[in-house]
Formats: sequence, C-alpha cells, structure tokens
Amino acid sequence: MNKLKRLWNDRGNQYQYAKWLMQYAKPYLGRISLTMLLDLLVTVSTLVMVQISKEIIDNATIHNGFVSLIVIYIAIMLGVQMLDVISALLSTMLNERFSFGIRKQIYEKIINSHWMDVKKYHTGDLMTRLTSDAGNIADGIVGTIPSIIQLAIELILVFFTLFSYSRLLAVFALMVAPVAALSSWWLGRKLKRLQIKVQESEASYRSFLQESLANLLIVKAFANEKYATDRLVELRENRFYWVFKKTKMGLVSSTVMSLSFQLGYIAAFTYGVLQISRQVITYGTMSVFLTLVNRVQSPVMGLAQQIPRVVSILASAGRIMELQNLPLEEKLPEQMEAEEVGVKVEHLTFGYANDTVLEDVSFQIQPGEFVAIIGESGIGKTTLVRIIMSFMSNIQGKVTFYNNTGEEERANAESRTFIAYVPQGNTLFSGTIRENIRMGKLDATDEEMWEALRLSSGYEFVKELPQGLDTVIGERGHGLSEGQAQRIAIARAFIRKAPFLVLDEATSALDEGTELSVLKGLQQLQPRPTCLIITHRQSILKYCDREIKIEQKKTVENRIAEEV
Ligand SMILES: Nc1ncnc2c1ncn2[C@@H]1O[C@H](COP(=O)(O)OP(=O)(O)OP(=O)(O)O)[C@@H](O)[C@H]1O
Repeated sequence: MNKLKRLWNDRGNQYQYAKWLMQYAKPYLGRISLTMLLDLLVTVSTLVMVQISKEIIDNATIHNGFVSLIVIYIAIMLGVQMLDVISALLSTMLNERFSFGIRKQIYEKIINSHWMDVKKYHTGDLMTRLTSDAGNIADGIVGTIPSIIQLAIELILVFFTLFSYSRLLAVFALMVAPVAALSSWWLGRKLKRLQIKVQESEASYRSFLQESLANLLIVKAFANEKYATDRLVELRENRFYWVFKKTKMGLVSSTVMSLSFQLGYIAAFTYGVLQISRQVITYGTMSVFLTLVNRVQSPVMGLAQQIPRVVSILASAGRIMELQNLPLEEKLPEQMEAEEVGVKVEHLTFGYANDTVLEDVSFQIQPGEFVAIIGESGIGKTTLVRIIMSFMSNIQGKVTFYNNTGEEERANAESRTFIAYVPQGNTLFSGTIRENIRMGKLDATDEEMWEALRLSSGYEFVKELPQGLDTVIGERGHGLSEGQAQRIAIARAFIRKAPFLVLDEATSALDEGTELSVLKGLQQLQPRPTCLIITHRQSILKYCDREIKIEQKKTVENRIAEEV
C-alpha cells in the first residue's frame, strides 16, 4: 500500500518537475524548434537518400543509367552534412545561453532568499546545484527533449515508409519496442534513486574540496595533509561507487535492447533472403528493407536510451526546484524618510530548530543612541542583530524602525538600505582594497574612501602600501593582518553614511590604542548614526549611552554611568 502511495506521489512530483521545466524552456522554444526543424530536415533527407539508393541499385541490375542519381545522392549528402554543422552550432549556442539563463535565475533566487534558509545548504552543495544540476537541465531542454521528439517523428516516418513496402516487416521491426519500453520503465525507476545518490555524493565531494582549500592553514597546522587526501579519495570513491552502479544498470538494459535489436534484424534479413530466393523482391528492395528495419529500430533504441537522461534531468530539476521553492525575502516599498532611525523590538521570540534563543524580548533604541549589546558567548547577541537586519525567517514578534517625525517601517530586507554592518570575522572579498570599500557605496569617490579609512584608522597603513587603494588582497583578506582587514571592513561600513550602524565585535582584533581611535572615528561620523555595538570589552562601554544585556533568553537594559 505504502509502495503504491509512494509511486503515486512520485508521479505527481515528476509532473511538477516537468511543468517547471516547460516554464523554464518557454523563452527558448522558438530556437529549440528551429534546431529540431533542422534535424527533421536531416531525417527526411536521409530517407530520400535511402529511396535513391534503391533506385541506383535497381537501375544498375537492369543496366539502366544511374549517374545522375548518384549526383543527386551526393548533393543531398553534402546538404545533410551542412545541416548537421549548422544544427550543432545552433544547439551549442542555445545550450550556453540556456544554461547561463538558468544559473542566473537560481543565483538570483539564492541571493534574494532568506540568508538563514540558504545557509542550511553547504556552499559546495549549492555549487553542485548551480553547475552540474543546472547543466543537466540545460542539456536536457536543449538536447535530450528535442532529440526525443525528433526520434519519435523519425520513428513514425520510417515506420510508415517501411509499412508501405512490407506490413509484416514493419511489425517485425517494431517487435523490439515492447522490450525497449519495459526495460526503460524498469530502468527509469531504479535510475532516479541512483542519480540522486550520484548528485549527493558529488555535492559532498565538492563541499570537502572547497572547505579544505579554504581552510588550508588548519589542514597544515594540524598536519592533516594525509587525512585530507584520504578523505578526498574516500569521497571520490563513494561517488565512483554510485556512478558505476548507475552505469552498470544502464548497460544491462542497453544490452537487452541491443540483443532484441539484433534478433529483429536477423529476422528481417532471413525474411528478405527468403523473398529474394522466391524472386518476390528485387535486390534494391532487399537493401531498402534492411536499411529501413535498421532505421525503425534505431529510433526505438534511441528513445529507450534517452530514459536515463530524462531521469537525470528530472532528478536535477527536483534539486533545483527545492531552491526555487525557498521563500523570497520580504521587500517592502520604502515607507519612511531614513534619517535618524530608531528601532522598536516588541515581544520577539526566536529559536533555531528546537532551541529558543530569545523569548518575548521587548526594547527600544532611540535615534542617535549608541547601545552596547552584551552577554556571555553563545547567548544570542549576533542572532538579535541578524533579526533586526531581517536575515532570519520565522520570527515571532515585531521589529519596527522609526524616525524622528514619527514615520515607521516594519523591518524587512529593504530596510538594509539604511543600515551599515560590520560582521564578525574576516569578511573581505578577493580584489583590491578599493573594490572592497566600494561595496559599502558603489559610487564612492577616492576622497570618500580615504575619509572612511581615516575614521576607521586604516588611513595610515593603506597610504603606506605601494599600491594604496589598488593593493590586491587575496581571499578573505589574505595579505592583510586581521586588524587591518577589520579596519577595511569598518571603512566599508562607514562610507555608507547609513543612519543605522551595527558593529558585531568589529574591533576584536585591534590593540587598545587602535580600538580607541576607531571609536573616536565612530563618534565623528556625520550624520551621527544610531549604533548597535556587540562587544565583550568593557573599554567600549564608555562610548555607549546604554547597554542591553542578554540573559536567559531575555534582555536587561542598563544606562551606562558617565564615569564608567
Ligand atoms: N545557524 C544556526 N543554527 C542553529 N543554531 C545556531 C545557529 N547560529 C547560532 N546558533 C545558536 O544560537 C545561539 C546564539 O548564537 P549567537 O551567535 O547569537 O551568540 P552570540 O551571543 O553572538 O555568541 P558570541 O559572543 O560567541 O559571538 C548559540 O547557542 C548558537 O549555538
């Protein structure tokens, strides 16, 4: 019963996947049809060539002229070659455009979905979906599906041509079809599970590869080079196991089909020979028989061989649809003048999976206030600012920004346009210092960059670099010290001149003196932003008006005394 139910549900899913694929393919249907038309023209031309070859052989046996027929045959053959080339070029172009189109859509989907939902996937897995799965779908839409249609048309055309010569032979030739259909059905079901395993093992392999390269220092520091290589081999072996299993299954089915194909051919051959011996047919007709039998069976085989491809496309479509189904972040139209922004948090409750981190928390931060968020490690400080910045989904309660004129805006992804953020850790991109700072303000001038660097205490060291702002830094700020990278990240936030600034342990790598000058720079920011500063350091508190302490899932507010 359960098995039946699963089959039924699976059928529903396949239909959803196919519908989704169609919707993706829609803009490309014109160009796909053109390549199909070219391929169809090739099919028809080859059928005409079969007919001409029969005439040539028959004319030769009765000593009639056949030179002009050979010339026509060669002309058509050259035409077919040209059509083949054009069709190959067209489908490569189409494949490239389509595969990029699909990747762009998924990429956009990922970057516009809730950060929290996307972070559940390993970047290696996301990469596999963006590259291998998207590639599978592109190949499918541009190659497999048109070739299925083309093979079906070819089958019909050739079948009726053969039928017009000999009904019996046509039916003989099609005897391979039930075998092909049965083995395809059996194969399709088994293959889908294997294909998902192949893609999952590919994702684990890529994830490990990417992570171990990104954390090469840790691998080396713990002398884990051999362990890393062994692990890589193990993951690759796992992938190989599934690929091999899938290939074996494909081979079993194609061997069965190939054997039935051979049998069909032998039957047609014997039948033809008998007919010749009884002088019922000519040698020319015999050659047509054999060619057509071959040509009826090959599309049937071709169709059956497409089954693994279709299965693999549907499995990839399922993996990509999963990303497509992620809910988009809410982006509300601007509702308030974002000057001097404050925030109200009301009855906020939030937890990851089963663990509640914050429970019925309410507080307010006035525009222009500097507030320290404190509390022991792992208590929920970063979580709280991520909620305020609308990175999280499934929160209970309300977060509202407001300005001095009483306008309000419920926190949403669009609110980040008036927020600047310095996250924990090293968050620089590879590229120049200029490119990194510019992320805070895309049209920033050099003067603005130097000013932001001055306020973040990065001016001196960047000035001393031979290439200055054009100094190229590596992945995650490689080439800079942690403290220097932090100051560039702070400059990236300062240049935004955002009315709401969030610093998450932004000065943790700085010495006391440099930290002090960053805090002084923070106070000089014009216009003065509202500032949320997550910190473990007492020295920072005296630069704040208030502290909000997180304790036992609640917040406790304290005004900071002047003399602290
Ligand atoms: N993506 C996540 N999934 C599940 N649990 C998480 C996730 N991120 C954080 N947590 C958990 O939520 C709790 C709060 O984490 P959070 O990062 O907000 O703490 P924090 O106060 O900022 O800590 P620290 O001072 O060490 O940076 C921790 O117990 C942590 O394990």
